Amino acid sequence: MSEYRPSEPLLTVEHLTMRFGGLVAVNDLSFVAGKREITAIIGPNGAGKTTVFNCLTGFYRPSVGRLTLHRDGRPRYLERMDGHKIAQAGVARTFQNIRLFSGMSVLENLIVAQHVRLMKASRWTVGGLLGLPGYRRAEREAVELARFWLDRIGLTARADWNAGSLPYGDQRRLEIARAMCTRPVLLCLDEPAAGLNPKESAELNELLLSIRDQEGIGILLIEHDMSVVMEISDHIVVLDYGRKIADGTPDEVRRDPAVIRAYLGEEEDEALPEEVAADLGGGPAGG
Ligand SMILES: Nc1ncnc2c1ncn2[C@@H]1O[C@H](COP(=O)(O)OP(=O)(O)OP(=O)(O)O)[C@@H](O)[C@H]1O
Repeated sequence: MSEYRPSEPLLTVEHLTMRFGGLVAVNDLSFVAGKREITAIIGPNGAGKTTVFNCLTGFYRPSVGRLTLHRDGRPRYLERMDGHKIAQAGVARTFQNIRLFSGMSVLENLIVAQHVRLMKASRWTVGGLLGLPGYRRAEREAVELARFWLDRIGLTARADWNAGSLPYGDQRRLEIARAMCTRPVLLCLDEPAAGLNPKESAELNELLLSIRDQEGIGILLIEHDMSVVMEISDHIVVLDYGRKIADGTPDEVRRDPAVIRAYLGEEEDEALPEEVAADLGGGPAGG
């Protein structure tokens, strides 16, 4: 199997294995995700995609493997850190199910995301909160960053709305903005297009491409919507039963017989779901 090598590595996953009792959810997975690239992790249900995210973000401690974030010319070994340290190292994530503070305003959601930076500026004292000039500056910067992201996601006019009352597509974009307010170098998105209509899905694609191009960070994407994956990914890693079965560009992956088999099953006459067929090119000779 050929392996994709980005020009500027941001995350190196080596021999990642996660066992739950007798079940091996992720089995000896290695790949490299690049800076300024969108790397998609795809695969059928239960392939192990979310488990990879959970290992990367400290929800699970991997049974085996090394997860290296390359930042400022220095390796950071994520498998040794807890979730808090991983977030500080620059990894942010969103979840399959939206997890906004629904009773808080849109703007407040973006400011709360920056609480660690704010508390640092207060030097963790109430005196700091009340008086230190450094804290006031940090507070101003937090509001500025929140306003910047509100504008990027087109929600400035709804800054005072309760997050829970926003339309679904806006909530999805707000989650991404909230993750960006933590100033990550690696943004992990778990099915960001789930439940979106075609217009919202196109807006999401634009937002993710603009984050890649303008913020210069790396994006790791789990997504079932193949139109999103094939349109915006620079690099795709395909899992099946916890193992990597393909690792390449969208063009390489859509023609890969092992990928087509994983989606199609072994039965030749089994129907490929329409959207998958369209995006995988309809079969080994398609494209
Ligand atoms: N905490 C856990 N305890 C036991 N088994 C788990 C746990 N988390 C995941 N699994 C199992 O690991 C396997 C991989 O699950 P995972 O959620 O990572 O797959 P996925 O590719 O993200 O699936 P989907 O596309 O349906 O979200 C599944 O068999 C799942 O049941």
